[in-house]
Amino acid sequence: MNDIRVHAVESINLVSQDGLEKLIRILQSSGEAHQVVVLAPFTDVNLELNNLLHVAMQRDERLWSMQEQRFTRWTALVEDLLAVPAGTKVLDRIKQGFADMEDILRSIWLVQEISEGAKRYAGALCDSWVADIACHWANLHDLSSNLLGYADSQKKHSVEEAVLFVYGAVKDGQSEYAAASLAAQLGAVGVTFWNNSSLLHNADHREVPSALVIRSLSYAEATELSFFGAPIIHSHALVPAIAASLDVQLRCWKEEQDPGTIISKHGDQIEPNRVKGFSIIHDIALINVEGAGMSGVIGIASRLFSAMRKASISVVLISQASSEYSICFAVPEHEAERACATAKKEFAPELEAASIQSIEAETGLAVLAAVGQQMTGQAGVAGKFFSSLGKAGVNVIAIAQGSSETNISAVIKGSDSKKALRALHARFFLSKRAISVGLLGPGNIGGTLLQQISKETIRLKEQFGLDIHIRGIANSRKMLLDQDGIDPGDWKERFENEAVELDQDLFTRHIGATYFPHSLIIDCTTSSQLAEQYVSWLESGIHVITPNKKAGTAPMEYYQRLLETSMRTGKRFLYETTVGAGLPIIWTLKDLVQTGDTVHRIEGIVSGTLAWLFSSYDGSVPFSALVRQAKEMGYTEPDPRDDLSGMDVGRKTVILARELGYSLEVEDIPIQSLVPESLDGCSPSEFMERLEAIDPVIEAAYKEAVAKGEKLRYVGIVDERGNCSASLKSYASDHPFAQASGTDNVICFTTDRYLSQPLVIKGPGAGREVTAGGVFSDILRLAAYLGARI
Ligand SMILES: NC(=O)c1ccc[n+]([C@@H]2O[C@H](COP(=O)([O-])OP(=O)(O)OC[C@H]3O[C@@H](n4cnc5c(N)ncnc54)[C@H](O)[C@@H]3O)[C@@H](O)[C@H]2O)c1
Ligand SMILES: N[C@@H](CCO)C(=O)O
Ligand code: NA
Repeated sequence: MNDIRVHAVESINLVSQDGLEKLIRILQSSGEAHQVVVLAPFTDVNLELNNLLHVAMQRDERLWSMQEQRFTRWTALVEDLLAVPAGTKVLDRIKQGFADMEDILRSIWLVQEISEGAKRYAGALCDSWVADIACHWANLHDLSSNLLGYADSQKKHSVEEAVLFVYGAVKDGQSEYAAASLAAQLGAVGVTFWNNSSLLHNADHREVPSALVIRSLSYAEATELSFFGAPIIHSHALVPAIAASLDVQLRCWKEEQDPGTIISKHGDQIEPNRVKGFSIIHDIALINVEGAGMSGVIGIASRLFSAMRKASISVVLISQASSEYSICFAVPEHEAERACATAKKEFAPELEAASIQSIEAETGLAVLAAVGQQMTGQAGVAGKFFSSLGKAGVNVIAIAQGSSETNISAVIKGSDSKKALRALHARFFLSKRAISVGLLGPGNIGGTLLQQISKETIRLKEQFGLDIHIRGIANSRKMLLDQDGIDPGDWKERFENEAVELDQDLFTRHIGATYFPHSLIIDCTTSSQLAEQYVSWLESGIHVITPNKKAGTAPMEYYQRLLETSMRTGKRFLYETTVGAGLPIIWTLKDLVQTGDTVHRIEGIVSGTLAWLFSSYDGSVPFSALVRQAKEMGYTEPDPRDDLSGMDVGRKTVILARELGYSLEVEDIPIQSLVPESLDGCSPSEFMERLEAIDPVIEAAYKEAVAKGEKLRYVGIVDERGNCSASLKSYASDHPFAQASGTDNVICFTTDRYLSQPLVIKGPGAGREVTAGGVFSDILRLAAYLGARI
């Protein structure tokens, strides 16, 4: 076999330095020793040429200046691209070509008619210049090359040079057919069809952004997909390739590195997916022929379809009920009226006799097809197909399955087609652990979480099959939604440019899209109003993860409803970071309780901010300056008064107490505030400006503690009876609390099992990295529930 590959380059601009360089790269990296490049007329050149011929036909005086401009452009191009000796030869040919062109234009001018021959000649001339330039360029780049007119190439049975450029008289769109025929004739190993729009996806990637590239197809699958409107496969171009059993590659010029799709004899057996892709034909009408008198009558269908054939109406799909009471068939919408009229004419006698009652067209439809040879005999594929449509709320109007079983088709409303495609794609191609994620509050924690996810996405997908799609991000004013997923590594720029006004309902519906296997909202705000929605999110099938303490400290009635809803729906509510940030506090406590230990007392430093402030403060720097620093470092609540008022500690102790089964409200527990009354009512920004007012209070407390040889620590307590409190205390320097430094939280659990020696958890309890990390581990915990082996 000859070591030859034939390439068809369709609608690709080769006459530029970029284009030529890319061509050489591609040819050099192709494995075969000989390459044939069949050039298709480059559309722009073509358009310009057509225009010129028309101007000549209209005897428009501008013709000659146009022709001169063209000449200048071509010569400039050649001078730019090619070095002197080669360039001069090409230039000479172009000059000669322009002289010939002038003769042609003159004759058109004279006879005021553009003959097919003139058109072909002029077209081939332009192609030959492109081929000439490309050929010389290749020679300059160490690829021995030659060029040949298409007609001459028909006599060839071998290729000597590294690259052979074939040009001329191939109509736009037919270079692929020509390339495949030539490949068959040359006994090539394969043919590559280059296009300039896209790779072949398993669903239209403009409608299903998460669609994947199909890597292999059999001839039958490819033909079927092309029939169902898949772009970039031209079934007529496959014919010579199929006859010669050639491998056909579909590649995209814009994605030079991607190997694209291979169509081959046994291409259906390479990929494990039984369904290879989904395709849609838009603008379809369904013609319904109905009547009791048709039942059992031989020849109705044959009369109907031969009438359609005679009227040259292409029938896209046929479906007949086994009762034979009705036949319906799909035609392109613009043929609907004619198809109805044709059928009515054919069956005029039957209509008269009322053995056929009605012939009617329903418009605004689409045909959706699943294609895959390995669907054959596979029970369940059709079931999965139709149940996915049903779940997505897509009404199926008619069904047909080709007897080859290479496709299953459904007629649906045109307006449902996007929804249907997405539902099918998710069900058949997305991993079972694909999660549609919405992030509310991309601030300190939310923003850092996105960074962390961005670094791990690929590993999580490869290692655990966990497929995180961040499909929405919103702050208090704006939101950014994306069908497929927002790249968490570069969300900021998109958010700035594309975000629209926040619509919370729309956000929730978008994240909860039924065609994703799982949905999750991560609430990284401090909003109570959002916390009030958790129940409804869980009800609509969305899991919830949050570092926001508002739900855990909401009125008991709501809190209990939240837990009950989570239990009942099986949707998770995870909130480890509401206490001790990333430290495993909540889960430790749950484990103790669930394994039958009795917890007597919890006592701890649970505010990272206050821990850092009191371990840093030594009277040398004002306390207020330290608060500003803590905010800067991302330790504090968005409004630091939540920390300084003790509220944050109060909330955390309530969350812990509720975990032990106690019923209590934050309002009912004693909380010592460090915020001077004078700063209570002001706005957060005014508070930050007037922060110095806090300094004397702290200084006094500090001095008192120092006098006793003790250290100030703000602690939360849940006592033996479930009473909670939050207050500033001082501890002797050998006490574990006194020894904590930085943002360290220290939490002591005194239980039956840990009685004389309490169980202590200690470590950084605030900050962007540790908290976001804690939220991330809640995501992985959720994934484990969903079946990931993490
Ligand atoms: N900072 C920490 O160390 C830490 C530790 C544990 C828990 N938390 C909790 O994490 C949460 C976030 O803290 P942060 O420091 O990232 O705050 P932040 O102020 O940096 O970010 C909050 C974000 O929420 C957005 N937001 C507010 N209301 C909203 C609404 N109704 N809808 C949508 N977005 C809204 C804001 O626009 C902002 O983007 C808080 O609940 C906090 O208690 C923080
Ligand atoms: N502001 C809180 C964040 C952790 O919940 C703290 O300092 O502990
Ligand atoms: Na925690």
